[in-house]
Amino acid sequence: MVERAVVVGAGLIGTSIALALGRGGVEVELADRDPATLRLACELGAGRPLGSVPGSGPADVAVIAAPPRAVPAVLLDAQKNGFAHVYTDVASVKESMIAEADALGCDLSSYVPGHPMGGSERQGPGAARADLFLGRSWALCPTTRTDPGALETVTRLAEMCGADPLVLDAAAHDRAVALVSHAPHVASAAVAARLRGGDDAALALAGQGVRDVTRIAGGDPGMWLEILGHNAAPVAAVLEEIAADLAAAAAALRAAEARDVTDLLERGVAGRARIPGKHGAERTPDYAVLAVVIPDEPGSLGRLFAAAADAGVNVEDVRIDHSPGLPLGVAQLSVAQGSEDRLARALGESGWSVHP
Ligand SMILES: NC(=O)c1ccc[n+]([C@@H]2O[C@H](COP(=O)([O-])OP(=O)(O)OC[C@H]3O[C@@H](n4cnc5c(N)ncnc54)[C@H](O)[C@@H]3O)[C@@H](O)[C@H]2O)c1
Ligand SMILES: O=C(O)C(=O)C[C@]1(C(=O)O)C=C[C@@H](O)C=C1
Repeated sequence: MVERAVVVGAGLIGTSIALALGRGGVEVELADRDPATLRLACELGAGRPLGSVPGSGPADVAVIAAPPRAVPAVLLDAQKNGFAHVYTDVASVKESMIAEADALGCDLSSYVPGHPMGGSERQGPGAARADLFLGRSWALCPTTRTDPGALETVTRLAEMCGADPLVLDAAAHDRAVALVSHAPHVASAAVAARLRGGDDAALALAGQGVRDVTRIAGGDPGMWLEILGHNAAPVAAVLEEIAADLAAAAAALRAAEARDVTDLLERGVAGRARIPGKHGAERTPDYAVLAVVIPDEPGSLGRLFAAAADAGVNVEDVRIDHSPGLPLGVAQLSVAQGSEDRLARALGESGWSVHP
């Protein structure tokens, strides 16, 4: 049902979708308003430039993966040019996208508004990965005018990316993501903003806790301003509740009544327990992860990769946890299941400290 796809906007999300579809045998054509971005996405194997094979006709589906402000006009242009039979977008807000698309005169019958709940604080095709959506929900918000066949096609597309499609109304979607994505982003930024004034000695003590809480604060402020502006009232409502909890906690501590914070901490534990799936799990269930201690000195990562290559094991992904000022860091190597024992043995024999 999805054999050919067009992706307009070859950034983080567009290229990740293209890579995932390509792995499933889909022929992907890409477009981006920035030629360098398009070239990089193509070089990464995400697809070929749109229009490079003349006369190929409309694709099964076109994915509009541009920033929210651009989505309605890009959708209209794509439909006018007949890029595909079915269209979807990935913007993080849905009600305003549908209203703007309608006002511009887009064909709503072939448009299935969508939002994959996988992403990253990074942008551009260089950060893209085929497994970005594995095990994540993918919201689909058909309108009363959406053709059921179009919904089926986009459902299939989400499944081919390894995601779980979830059909819901656009307003309900926007309220939900205010709670689980947009307000958390602002809260994370508020915590991270405090660090600007911290002295170097304080920041040298930064451990995994503050890294976890602030990772998403590294996202592009321009993109987030667009998202927040398109979902302002629902996000403001959640932020007001968070602010009230924080104000009450600060008042209790000022009054030397730390025990009064118990309720908030317990509600926090209960709230976190409601997040489905393995909390904090790596997004790479296909891979085994080996932790290797690396000295903080020039060339140590290069030597580690060379040792992995000598063992004949391809490193699929790497994450480095390192606190400035400490002489050691930890590299988390993701490798294909089944190759981790061989790699651990080989690295151990050449002197690396390996923690499976
Ligand atoms: N970043 C995330 O975690 C995340 C997750 C889910 C959904 N989204 C949504 O995905 C969309 C893309 O975000 P991203 O993180 O991939 O951003 P990105 O900046 O990595 O990619 C956006 C791409 O769109 C291109 N573009 C902009 N205007 C265009 C136009 N008029 N025509 C063609 N291309 C155009 C840009 O050049 C850029 O390459 C946004 O709507 C965002 O809300 C983001
Ligand atoms: O950075 C991540 O890990 C994300 O998944 C980002 C995240 C999210 O809040 O979940 C951010 C915005 C999107 O619209 C979807 C996903």
